[in-house]
Amino acid sequence: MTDTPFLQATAISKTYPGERVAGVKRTDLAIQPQKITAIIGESGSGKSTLLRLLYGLLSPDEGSIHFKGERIWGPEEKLIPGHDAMKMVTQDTDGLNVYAKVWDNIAVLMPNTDVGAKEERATQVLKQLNILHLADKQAFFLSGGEKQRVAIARALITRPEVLLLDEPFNQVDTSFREGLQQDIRQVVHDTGLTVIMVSHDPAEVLSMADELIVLKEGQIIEMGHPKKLYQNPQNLYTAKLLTNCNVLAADEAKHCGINTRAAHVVIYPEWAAPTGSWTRKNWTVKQVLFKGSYEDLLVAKDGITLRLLNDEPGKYNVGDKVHIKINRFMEF
Ligand SMILES: Nc1ncnc2c1ncn2[C@@H]1O[C@H](COP(=O)(O)OP(=O)(O)OP(=O)(O)O)[C@@H](O)[C@H]1O
Repeated sequence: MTDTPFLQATAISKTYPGERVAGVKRTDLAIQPQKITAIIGESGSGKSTLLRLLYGLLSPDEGSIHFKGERIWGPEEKLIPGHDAMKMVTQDTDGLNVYAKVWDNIAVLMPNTDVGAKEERATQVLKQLNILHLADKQAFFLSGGEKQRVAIARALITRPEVLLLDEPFNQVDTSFREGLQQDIRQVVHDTGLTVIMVSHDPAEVLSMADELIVLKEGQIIEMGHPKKLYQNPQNLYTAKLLTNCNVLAADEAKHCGINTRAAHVVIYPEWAAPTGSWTRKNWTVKQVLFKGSYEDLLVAKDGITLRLLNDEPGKYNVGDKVHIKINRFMEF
């Protein structure tokens, strides 16, 4: 056993030429091996910049990045940018040869020195990504989700230690997305791959990540297990990124029976429930959004609107008067 960190950034900063504001500012970070780390943050917070720095596609202006104790060199120092033990997949699948079959798109990346090993590995990766049945299909005829699976298979065929994913599921529709997320989790579990992914989608990072990094204005403001960050965020920013929560100013919170000295009160939709059986029904149902197994209810009182989760679809209609029971809130 050695104590050498797997992938570590120390006080890295990066400002793009001609820009006044840094893309990434004095950031320290240690990535855990064989886990999925997700980077989340609002648009422009530096997620892609951080990912590209970790891969060596960009050089930090200050600080350094080490992979298993060895310095990662950026494009100024290295002829072919990007670390050899890592592969990056973005939402852009332009690297595919659309005139070639799926099999050839993948196998072409293996050396021809041992044809048996090449076939075996290509088959294994196609199976891992659940696309073996597409092996003979021309890439041109694949759906967006299938193309993304091929792109990930291409990245994995040479057995990288780290897979970097920059919003790779953006073009993939929801039903395919979940399958692909599960398959990536399975690859991590089976092979010990380390994944670092950037995403805008709270549902995706909460279900996929072992570790979550929250970026704001180029700096990490919070990190930890997704469940911990969801249930007890230390920042209003994190809560707003992870859920479509109700944020009330202190004077608005009073109308919900909450007296606070904090600037804001946050109520997650699942922390408040309508009850129809109470006498003080002073909230009005303004909208009912059917979501299948539950409904989003918008209820209003005194000019305040709350979004609630109702797990008994059909129980409330627009115009109904309800009482609201708030079970939990957070102060920021
Ligand atoms: N090539 C570039 N040249 C100049 N500025 C850039 C460049 N790339 C990014 N930036 C700036 O750096 C900051 C961080 O950008 P970055 O793309 O890393 O953010 P992000 O969180 O990935 O955003 P998004 O979610 O919108 O993709 C932004 O202010 C952005 O405008």
